Amino acid sequence: MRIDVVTLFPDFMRQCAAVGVVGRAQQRELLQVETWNPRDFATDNYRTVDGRTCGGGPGMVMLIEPLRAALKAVREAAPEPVHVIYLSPQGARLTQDRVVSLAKMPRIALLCGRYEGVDERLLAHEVDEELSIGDYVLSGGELGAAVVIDAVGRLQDGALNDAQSAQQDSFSDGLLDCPHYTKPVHDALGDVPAVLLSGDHAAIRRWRLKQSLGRTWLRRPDLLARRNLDAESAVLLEEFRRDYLR
Ligand SMILES: NC(=O)c1ccc(N[C@@H]2CC[C@@H](O)C2)nc1
Repeated sequence: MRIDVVTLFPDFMRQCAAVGVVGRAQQRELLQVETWNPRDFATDNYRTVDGRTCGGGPGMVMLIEPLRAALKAVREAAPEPVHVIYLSPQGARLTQDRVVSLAKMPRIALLCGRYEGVDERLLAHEVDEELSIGDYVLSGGELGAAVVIDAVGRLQDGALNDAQSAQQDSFSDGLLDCPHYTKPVHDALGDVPAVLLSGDHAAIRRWRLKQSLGRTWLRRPDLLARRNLDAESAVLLEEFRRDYLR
C-alpha cells in the first residue's frame, strides 16, 4: 500500500512512519509512505502557501494552487487511483471499521492543513473524504495523518508478527482489549492471574474473552450495544457481570 502525505512538515511525517511496526512494514515494502511539501509547489519567490482569510477574521487559509499542484504530483507519481483524505474536526470520526477498509486500498493520500484550514474550493474539488481522529482541535492535520498511517500500516499483511496478529484478531473487532501481564509472576502490586500460567490455552482464551467483554460492558457499553454476542460470549459476559455485582 502506498500513502502520500501532503504536509508542510515532511520530516515530522517521515519520522512518524519510520519507527516500530510501521517502519518495519516500510522496510519490508509492505507499505510506502511519501511526503509532499506544498511549499515546493508555490509559484512565488517567497514560496507562499497561505493567504488572508476572506471576510476578515484571524489567521490565514492555505492557498488552493500549491495544494492543487502537490495533489497533481501525487496522482502522477503512481498509476493507481488515489483516495484523498483531509484531516479535520469537520470530518467523520475515524473508526477501526473504516481503518480496515482503508487498509485494503492500493493508495491513499493524506492532506494535512495548517493555520485556519484549507480553501473550501480545494476541498470540494480534490478531497474524497474528510476524517477526524476525535472531537478536539489540533494545530495541524499531521497528527491525524500519523494516526491513520499507523492504524492502516499495522494492518498490512505481514506487518504484525504472529503473536501480535493473533491478539489483534481474537476479540479486537469491536471489544476493548483484555488485561496483559508479564514477569514477575508475584509482585508487591499483586500476582499474575493463575489461569495465564496454567498452560490451558482454551481456558486462557475464554478468560481473555471474558475480560474483554466485561471491560467493554463496564467502560464502553456503547460498543457492546452495537455487537451481537455469540452464545459463548453471552455466557462469559453474564459470568463477568455476576462476579462483578457480587
Ligand atoms: N480532530 C482532528 O482530527 C483534527 C484534524 C485537524 C485539525 N487541525 C487542522 C489545522 C487546520 C485545519 O486544516 C485542520 N484539528 C483536529
